[in-house]
Amino acid sequence: MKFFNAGQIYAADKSTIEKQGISSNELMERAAVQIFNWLHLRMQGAQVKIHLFCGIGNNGGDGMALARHLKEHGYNIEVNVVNYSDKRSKDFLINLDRLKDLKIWPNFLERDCGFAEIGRDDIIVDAIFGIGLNRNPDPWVAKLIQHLNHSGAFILAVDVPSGVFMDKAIEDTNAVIRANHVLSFQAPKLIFFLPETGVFSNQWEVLDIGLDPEYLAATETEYDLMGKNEVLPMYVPREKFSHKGTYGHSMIIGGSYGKIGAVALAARAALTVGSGLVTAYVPRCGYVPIQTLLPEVMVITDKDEDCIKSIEFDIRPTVVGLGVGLGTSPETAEALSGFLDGIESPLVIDADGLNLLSKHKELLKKLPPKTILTPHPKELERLVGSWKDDFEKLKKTKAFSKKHDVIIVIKGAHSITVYGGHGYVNTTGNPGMATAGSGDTLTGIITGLVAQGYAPLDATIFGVYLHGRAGDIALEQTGYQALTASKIIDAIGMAFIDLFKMPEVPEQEGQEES
Ligand SMILES: NC(=O)C1=CN([C@@H]2O[C@H](COP(=O)(O)OP(=O)(O)OC[C@H]3O[C@@H](n4cnc5c(N)ncnc54)[C@H](O)[C@@H]3O)[C@@H](O)[C@H]2O)[C@H](O)CC1
Ligand SMILES: [K+]
Repeated sequence: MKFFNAGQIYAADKSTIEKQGISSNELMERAAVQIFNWLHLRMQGAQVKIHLFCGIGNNGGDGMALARHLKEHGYNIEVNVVNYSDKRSKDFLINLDRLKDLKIWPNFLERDCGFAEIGRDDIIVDAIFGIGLNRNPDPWVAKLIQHLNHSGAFILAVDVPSGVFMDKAIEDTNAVIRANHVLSFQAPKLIFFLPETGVFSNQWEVLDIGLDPEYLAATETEYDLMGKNEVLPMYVPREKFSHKGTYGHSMIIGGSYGKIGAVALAARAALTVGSGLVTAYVPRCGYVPIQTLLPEVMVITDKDEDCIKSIEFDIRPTVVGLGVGLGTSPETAEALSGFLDGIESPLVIDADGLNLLSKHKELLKKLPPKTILTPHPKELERLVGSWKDDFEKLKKTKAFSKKHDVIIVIKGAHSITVYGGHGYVNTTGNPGMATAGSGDTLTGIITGLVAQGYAPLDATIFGVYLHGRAGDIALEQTGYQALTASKIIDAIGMAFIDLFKMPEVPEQEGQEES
């Protein structure tokens, strides 16, 4: 699914109005009817007090039109116009006027006015600002927003929570609605998925308002949301007449005294995701544990007992996953530098492998094209420098990706894979996955997919999805706290099977069981 920016949404509106021969007010009516239907289905006429807060632009216009439908169906409503500017939009005015026919007289809220009490059991509809917000709300509007946030009432936001910008960071977090639920038109917004802005949209849902499908299909976006439908075409089926050589040879290089488990996890994940062969390259202290833990995995050892000091072997792996549990000693850095001089295979780098790149930036020049880097936020900061907000983080990561021709996974609640100017936002995963070894597992998954012939970008996007999905499946048995990296690996098989499961169709009313 695509993430459209505000300019693209306005262009889609225009194209819809032209092609479908409707007025902008008719489009607003569609939006309002969709919200009304959503509410009506859930409330079934309940007389809970609904306080609508409407700005003076088109977001406010949606709120006004919604108020009309609610009133017509007998709901208990109160309409407030948040009069923050005298530049009222045409469609807002049309819908304000239409309220008069139903004898609805809104309260006009201005600077210095007081705000009425709102009960904890009431409902607030937030239609103050939509995607048109272009500067900080006035202090009195911020005060109103605080009043609404502190009321304890359920807040339903129209399109976006008022106060979030579509393309830049929030400056004053007190001037943003904390929405319990957001009903967003046509497509989700990127801001729902970024850590700093996502917290204002507890839950979100998309309402289809029938924007011009041709425009939406033809428009290129900077970001995409990667769900099952998007990753499924990347899946590479197993062939009948294949053998283990068909599915490549993954090599996991890493480990140091006390951190051999990281290699074991990555190697087992590579194997479980379908890599034909897996070899672990570890210091000597890793030989017995890996051989004992993983009979399917071959082991090559470094000359050193405790950490990797030279990376030399005489096999030709299809792909190398490097860095888990590796350590960052100068000797290991030297070994990495020598290894990169002769590298012939694609590369996935994680953990201390990334820290070594940050410490010795000259190594970045030696990376093969499309090397995959999987940093957590601290590792990313060491690589690309610090950022002041999520938008700058994305900008810096894109610039780094372009400069070094690398694929970067920004790990987080919604991991984002960045390649060049494009970002792919993941939909799977859960907070239980913030646990030791979860990252090592991801490294193994991506490495194992590259081994099987997935192109590096596909392997990364698909691997991030599969890792999260395996975590979600494992969660059903373990709960958040007891979810461990090993359980994620155990669920990889189910995550593959889940790719081909049809969504469950809800039983129709009156449908008989056969
Ligand atoms: N395709 C769709 O998704 C449709 C969405 N609709 C709704 O329209 C809004 C966007 O409406 P717009 O009038 O462009 O902007 P807003 O209502 O968000 O903003 C109001 C207005 O106020 C000005 N402004 C911006 N920031 C400030 C500020 N801090 N203080 C004062 N004034 C400010 C700005 O110039 C804006 O014009 C979208 O979110 C949907 O809710 C359509 O109804 C149907 C199609
Ligand atoms: K809003």
